[in-house]
Amino acid sequence: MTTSDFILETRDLTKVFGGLVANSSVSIGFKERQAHAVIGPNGAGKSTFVNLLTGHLPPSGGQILFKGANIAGLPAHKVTRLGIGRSYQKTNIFPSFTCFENARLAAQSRLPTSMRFLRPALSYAETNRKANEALEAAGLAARAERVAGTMSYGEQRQLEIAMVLATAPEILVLDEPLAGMGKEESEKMVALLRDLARRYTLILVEHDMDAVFAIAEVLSVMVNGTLLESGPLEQVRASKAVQDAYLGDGAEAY
Ligand SMILES: Nc1ncnc2c1ncn2[C@@H]1O[C@H](COP(=O)(O)OP(=O)(O)OP(=O)(O)O)[C@@H](O)[C@H]1O
Repeated sequence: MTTSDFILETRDLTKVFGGLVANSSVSIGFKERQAHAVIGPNGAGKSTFVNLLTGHLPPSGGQILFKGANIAGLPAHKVTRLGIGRSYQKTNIFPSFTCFENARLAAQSRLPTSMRFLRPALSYAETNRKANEALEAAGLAARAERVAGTMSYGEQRQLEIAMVLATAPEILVLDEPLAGMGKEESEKMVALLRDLARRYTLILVEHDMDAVFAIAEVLSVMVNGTLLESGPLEQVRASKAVQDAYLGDGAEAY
């Protein structure tokens, strides 16, 4: 497989915290408009990997190629503007603002500086449009004027997805989007993510294996900071190494 097959690719990506190697030479390719889940037990290095991909941590070594250009070490706000949006493990909304205001703030964060200050009228209309589109895509159009903090937990997590969408990303990096959700909320989020996977490149870190198998086409398995296996769902599921190291005694263990 050549580089051009991937919209995003890591090569020998490494992160060391003091004496601890949290990511060790991790090389994973992400294809355009494919849902790709990164799984592994607690402490495997998944969040570190996400933080490296999105510029929230500088790597200790290796490359991150976005459309062939190395973006390793770029700060998070620049990575966002390139079109790599992320959500967080914990809800990251402004609870006293409405859904629309939350989405509009997110949309503004992606505007180039010249748009923000030189053409306020245009940027205002543009950010409003993006905010409304994002709420619609995240299934929250009817909630636009609701104060975010008064919504259910599941809807707040949907809003967080809307806020990522409002930044007009090509790639969505979602860190445990189902964390803390009940069954019904999870089912709704899975349906939303399956829908988004048709239009975006989705990189998903998630512990809920039923959700992972329902959403992802490709799986990468991390254990102890290293990449154990990466490939189509069924291939990884059938892998002896993965079964022994991770899925072995039933994925529900994680
Ligand atoms: N900022 C940090 N400073 C020091 N060590 C860290 C830091 N962030 C993560 N680590 C360590 O790196 C290792 C990988 O952690 P990471 O959070 O990336 O794993 P994870 O797979 O996301 O785990 P979980 O599923 O529990 O979220 C762990 O041993 C963790 O303690």
